[in-house]
Amino acid sequence: MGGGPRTFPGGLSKWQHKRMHEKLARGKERGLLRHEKQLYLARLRSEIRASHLPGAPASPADHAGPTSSRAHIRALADRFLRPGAEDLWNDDDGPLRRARLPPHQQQPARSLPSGARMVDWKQVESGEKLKPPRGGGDWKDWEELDSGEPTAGRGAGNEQRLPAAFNQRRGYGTAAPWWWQWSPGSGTPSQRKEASFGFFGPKRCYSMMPPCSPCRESGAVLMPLVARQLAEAGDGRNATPLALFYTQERLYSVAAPRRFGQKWRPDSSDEDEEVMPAARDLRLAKFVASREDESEDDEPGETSAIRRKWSTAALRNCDMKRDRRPLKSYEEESDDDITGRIQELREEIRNREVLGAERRRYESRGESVFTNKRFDECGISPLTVKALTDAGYIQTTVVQEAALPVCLEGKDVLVKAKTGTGKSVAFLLPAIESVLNAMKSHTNHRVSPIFALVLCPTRELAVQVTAEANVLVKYHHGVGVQSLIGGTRFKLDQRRLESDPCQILVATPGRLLDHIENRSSFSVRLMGLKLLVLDEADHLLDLGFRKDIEKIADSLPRQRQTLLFSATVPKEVRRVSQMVLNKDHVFVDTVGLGAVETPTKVQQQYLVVPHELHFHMVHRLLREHIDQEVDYKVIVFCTTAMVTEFMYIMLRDLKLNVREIHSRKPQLYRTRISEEFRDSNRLILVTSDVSTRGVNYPDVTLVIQAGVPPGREHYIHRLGRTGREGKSGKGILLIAPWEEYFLKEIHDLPIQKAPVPQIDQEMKQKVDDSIKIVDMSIKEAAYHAWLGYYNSIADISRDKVMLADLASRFGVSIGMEKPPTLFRKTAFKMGLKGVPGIRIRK
Ligand SMILES: Nc1ncnc2c1ncn2[C@@H]1O[C@H](COP(=O)(O)OP(=O)(O)OP(=O)(O)O)[C@@H](O)[C@H]1O
Repeated sequence: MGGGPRTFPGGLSKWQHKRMHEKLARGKERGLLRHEKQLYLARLRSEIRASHLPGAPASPADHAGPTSSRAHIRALADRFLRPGAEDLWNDDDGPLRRARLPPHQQQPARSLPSGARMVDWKQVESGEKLKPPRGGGDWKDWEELDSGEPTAGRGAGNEQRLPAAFNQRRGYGTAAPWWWQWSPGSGTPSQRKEASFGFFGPKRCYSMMPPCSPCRESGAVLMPLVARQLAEAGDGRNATPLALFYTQERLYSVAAPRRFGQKWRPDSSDEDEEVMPAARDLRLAKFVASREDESEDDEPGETSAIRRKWSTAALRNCDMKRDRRPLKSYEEESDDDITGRIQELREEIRNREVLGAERRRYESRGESVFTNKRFDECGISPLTVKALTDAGYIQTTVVQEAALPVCLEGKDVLVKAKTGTGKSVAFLLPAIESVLNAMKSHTNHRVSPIFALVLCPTRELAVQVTAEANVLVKYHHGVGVQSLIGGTRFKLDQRRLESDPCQILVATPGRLLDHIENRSSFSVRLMGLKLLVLDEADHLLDLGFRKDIEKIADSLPRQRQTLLFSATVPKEVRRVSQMVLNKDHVFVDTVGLGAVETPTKVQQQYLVVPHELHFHMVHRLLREHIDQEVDYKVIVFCTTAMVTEFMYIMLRDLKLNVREIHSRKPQLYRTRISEEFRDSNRLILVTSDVSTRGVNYPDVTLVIQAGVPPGREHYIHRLGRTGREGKSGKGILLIAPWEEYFLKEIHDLPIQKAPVPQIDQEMKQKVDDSIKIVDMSIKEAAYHAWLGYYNSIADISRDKVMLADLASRFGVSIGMEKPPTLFRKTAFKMGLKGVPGIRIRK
């Protein structure tokens, strides 16, 4: 594929060279991890020593602050001990062994953190050697424990027993770690004390968060509608996780966090599922964590020996590892209470009817994205309101009305709202408010901390959000907004960050990580962070970005507010959103129950055309649209960057006013074209997935998607480039007969089959001629990219012979008599070696 030299320094082949670099990168990462583990242990030791010094602080609160050693230990512990962190461990850490718990601790009378046991403080204070636990138990396996002085309850005659850990081999005693009482949330001291065996790791610490009731959380702002109906439906206990709120003309739901002791089910993105937890469990059982897991969450100190593993690795008794959570399959779900389930399903149907009636009433009002609420009624700074007014923003949109109150309260929020409804302003306003609040208390810094961080999946989106934020902070002197995106010079970024004010940073994950990993002064600035926003959150939490986001989240203070925004929130994303959101987060859904996720004023059609005619058909559709719309503005989405390039050259040759943006173009070019397209009419933009999400080009009249998108979410976001701010628009999906399988994924959207327009012979000939002039190297690259794209789609790649045949036909359609060759290794990696129709490079 692609260009580039075939041999590399040292006579290495491309693949050897690549492997060598991968190996080096792995080695570097291992080194970093080793270093961090050592640091963790060292920190732990010094903390223990410090706690034994005279005049040691009496309570953990004395060490508060994001850069304190305790915060550091906590962060490190989080990183290494979190469920799923097994990936961070390597062979050097020693074999994993399942803990053999001493029998007397298998059911502790009082909840203890794992690895801890009751210690008699008198025994510890007298310096007496600790005896192995009564009832047996193996010290070797059970490297335990000892002591530190409890911050509360120590003193003469006090018999209180505290959880402790002792490292026999090293001969020092630790324990009752200072954060045994530490709580990131609020709660009464007694609650904390009871529930806070926060022994390394957020899970336990979070589990002591105080209960919060939906009514108390949000009821003051909005009027609960369904909560009452559900309560009437009979099961008050199950009815709490969701309240549907109805204000004046708007209908949206706010899923309040679970009540205490009631586990939030991350897999439930559907509103209906929130309404009927039991029914939801029935349908989505495969995502629900095991029962042991639940009990562990709800009973913070209980040892769940079944899944916990210990190792003899460097962290000794601290390096607790966990198995991956076994996922329950649908079949495993117990069916012993069929009658109860039927009853619950009946209730669900009844509730749906009620909600359906509300929805019809709401929709009958006609869909406007704007509400009657003005920004000056939202409790934001008057200077921000002034800037909003200058920009022409007077009334809030639906998502702004719904999300602002909750975000301004300081809660973690997950927001779902349709494309083009003003989500950027909805998260930028809370960001600005939190910066203003933070600046009041941070006046003496030479370089101000970064108080708000907005993460965007693409560079274009980051640039756009930065521009929007700059408009909003216009009157806040001293508040600076900067962007950090790939494709620019690292050193320049660094200089700009140091010289210009930057309290709000808008970044793409890759470049941000570069700065975090390479500039310690930058990481220090992030330690003051108050608010983190993930725009297009579902995409950022997707597999491609997840590791980066995890690393970024690890380097941010835990005491922060996190906001997630997207037009699509698949179930899987709700599950992994826990990675960054706290447990008591609020889910604001302005799309509504059972409503379509696409803008209602966008007409959606699909055309089924043989693949050979796709380029001709795109040309035909564009010509037709240009004839109909004087001020046309069209986006054509292609499957890959190289196919985009091919399409662009062909359309340009056909004398259409066309521009291209894709990942193969330099960043400056991308930014320039993006700005040009934003400000112009009578222009066609041919683009790949880099423009799928978030980018706001006003007044786009038509979106054509040529070829099947990678998934439902992509379809919705691409379509969302038209019909913004409640305007009308049109979307056409162009697929080949063998791509019709995709229609199943969007069957609930209002998309209709359109009759296939005729392509006359003269027009066909013109297109064929334009195809001929495209350079052969671009055609070859387009063929390779096409093959790679469809090979990554499971529905198509299953039948490799068919895929190779389709690829050959695609090759013919772009003017290649014979398909180009593939490198042997590439073919092997793609599973195409030996497949008829695939030619291998000799
Ligand atoms: N309150 C408002 N009044 C008028 N215009 C607004 C208001 N809020 C946002 N807009 C405008 O609406 C348009 C769409 O906003 P934005 O790009 O934030 O949408 P979005 O919901 O983030 O879309 P996407 O899901 O595609 O990212 C922008 O042009 C923005 O300037």
